[in-house]
Amino acid sequence: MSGVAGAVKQAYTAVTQSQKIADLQRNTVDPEKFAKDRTFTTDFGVAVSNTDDWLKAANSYGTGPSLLEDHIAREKIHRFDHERIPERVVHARGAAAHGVFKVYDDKASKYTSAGVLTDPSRTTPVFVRFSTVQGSRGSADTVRDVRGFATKFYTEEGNWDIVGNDIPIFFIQDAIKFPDIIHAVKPEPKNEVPQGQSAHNNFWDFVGLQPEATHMALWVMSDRGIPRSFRMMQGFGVNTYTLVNASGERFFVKFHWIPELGVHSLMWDEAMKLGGQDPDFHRKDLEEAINTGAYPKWQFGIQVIPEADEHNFEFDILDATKVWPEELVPLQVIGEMELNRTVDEYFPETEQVAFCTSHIVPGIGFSDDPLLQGRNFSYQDTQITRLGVNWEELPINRPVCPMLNTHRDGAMRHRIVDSNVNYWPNRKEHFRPVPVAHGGYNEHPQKVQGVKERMRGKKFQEHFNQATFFLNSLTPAERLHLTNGISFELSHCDDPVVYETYTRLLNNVDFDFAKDVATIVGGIVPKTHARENHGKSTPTLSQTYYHPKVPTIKSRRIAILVGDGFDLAQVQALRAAFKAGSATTWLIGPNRGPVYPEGVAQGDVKNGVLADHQYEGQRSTAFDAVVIPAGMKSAQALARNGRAVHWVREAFGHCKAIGAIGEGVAFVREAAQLPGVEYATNLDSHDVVSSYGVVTVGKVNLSSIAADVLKISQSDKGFVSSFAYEVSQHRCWARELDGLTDKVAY
Ligand code: HEM
Repeated sequence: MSGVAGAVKQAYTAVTQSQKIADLQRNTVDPEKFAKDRTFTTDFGVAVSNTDDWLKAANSYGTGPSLLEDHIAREKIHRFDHERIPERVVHARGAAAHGVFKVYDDKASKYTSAGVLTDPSRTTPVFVRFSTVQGSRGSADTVRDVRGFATKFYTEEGNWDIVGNDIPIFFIQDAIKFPDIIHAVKPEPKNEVPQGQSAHNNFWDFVGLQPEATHMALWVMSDRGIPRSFRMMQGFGVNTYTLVNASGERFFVKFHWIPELGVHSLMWDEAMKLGGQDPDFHRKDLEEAINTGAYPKWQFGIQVIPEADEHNFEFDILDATKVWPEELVPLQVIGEMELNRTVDEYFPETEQVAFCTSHIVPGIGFSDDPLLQGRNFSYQDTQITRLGVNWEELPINRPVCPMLNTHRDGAMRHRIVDSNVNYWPNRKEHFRPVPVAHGGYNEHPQKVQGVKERMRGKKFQEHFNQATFFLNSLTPAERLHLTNGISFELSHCDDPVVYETYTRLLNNVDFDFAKDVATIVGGIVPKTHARENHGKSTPTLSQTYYHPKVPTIKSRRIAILVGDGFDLAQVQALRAAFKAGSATTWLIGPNRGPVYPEGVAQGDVKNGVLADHQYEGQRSTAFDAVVIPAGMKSAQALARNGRAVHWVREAFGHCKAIGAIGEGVAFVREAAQLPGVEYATNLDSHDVVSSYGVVTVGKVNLSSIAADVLKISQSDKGFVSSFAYEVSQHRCWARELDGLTDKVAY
């Protein structure tokens, strides 16, 4: 077979990896393998000879009217005209990846009969989409917002979706308020301002008048609202679901994802700058990590409450504005997920994926959580506007298990069912409902009684206890960030009614906190307590609780800042050492091109080293840490360059680890002038000085560098080990708490 027909036959590439990837390959075209001649065709398969020039009635000058009869041009333009579909009404901007999920053992069979949660021999394919909520598809990644964390498990019993967020609670208790909170947070209707953020009158107006949103508003204004990476976020199912075991016993459950790398955030100044410097920061980070083999990983945990204990808590366990404190309901870690494959094409996978809270499998069920009940309607409904009624048939959405029923027709139906019956019962017994004993979904029998009325439960009326609990649980640095985050946003509200109302409301959370915020934003500074702070706290709500037990620099981006005349042997040793710790290194020089080490003449391109980026093109914001190696000329060149000096000051302001060796130390000390820092001063000494996350040394022993990285620790005195330890800590908050970052211009 040859030509176009042959090419079509060869269009489907080999099946690889998980069952879902194999399933997607059925629709994947790899042009490399498509055909020897890679024939360009129309949508209906006819070879095209010219895709550049519209058919014209040409005169002797080669111009003339374009002819409508050109079916090839018409098809090209007409397909282009219809490329856009509606973006998601919320969570429009996102990035996604494929991966796998496994449970460690069958421990959860006490609670559920779901194979995906109890069968350790299974590897379940997953597709995860991370997103921001407020902004449009084209908005920036690093804005302050909730992050979506939606997981589709392609299980043997059908698709199960956990459509969660990076924050364990939500703004509202009842789904009927969802259009209000989203209208309030989205750009204002008059001028469509602002994009990608909640710093405006309407959002703060709404949350000031809707006290149930207080707890969530604090979470979003905390570091949780500006994650360093999707890979460094917790994930939560948020709503209360149920599990049912093989004996028919029912439990309430909350789902958790805990990231292997810990929970880390950007600093607000950094997030804002990245919004302009690299609006795709998070999606590129996800791709880079997977492409370099640093596969993002999360543990999966459940909190479980037996059905009989539903009413034994001071809060209502069906209220999505409340956490279940782990001291009361311990978290049980039962499995893990790894993301190991980027998408092949954004639109058919990331854009067309459609999650639904109503996608559950036997052994998992819903609760009467009034937010969840509304969500179960909303997702299915909205996919029809976005993707059409046959959206479940799209390759990324279809299950990997057999799927068969009497649903028919509708726009864009792909399936052809070879059966003359499309109803049940039918004489051929096609499409038989399956008894529960054989795997049919079982609606757990639940006694229901009550009065039909619009109401909220009594415990749903209490809104501040857990907001105070959250505030009390933050470390001093986290609390400072929260105060600054909320103050930034209220400062963007220019209607005094809005920021006065909100600062008054904050007095219900904590008197001192309300005073701090009100003073900064010009709100109502309270004189007396509205409520006493109950003083309760928990370590589990602070991000620091999730620091990896063994310090790691895996996937951290380390910049090596150089000018001409740097010490090449040292840079090579550092790069090898950081690579051994699974970090990536980036040489930042005056230009992206050759930079000349000590002893190599300017212009000796052959012996120059290619810099990955230049000072101006990639700022410190894109990296986790920076090292300045030895080399007299390099240090002098850096000191003369304002952008290079700013690089280090900015890294200091953002509390990042800074390392310097030999003459590099002099550059940091004299040019960057970091306040309050102590340095190694003796160029001939191997003694490492670690001060406020700035690690300096006069001399390093090259041969020890590689071994050094593998023992990242505070007690080890090697330069690489000490520096890697500071990187592993994510940031040096002491710098900020001791007021040093306030003293440096960045
Ligand atoms: C617990 C609170 C909620 C959480 C955790 C949550 C989470 C999410 C996530 C992660 C997405 C993005 C899914 C994706 O990546 O494609 C999403 C989209 C969406 N959510 Fe929610 N949501 C919540 C509440 C609600 C409520 C109460 C409603 C409506 C009553 C709602 C309606 C929607 C809609 C319409 C979309 C767009 C779906 C699409 O077009 O694919 N959400 N939500």
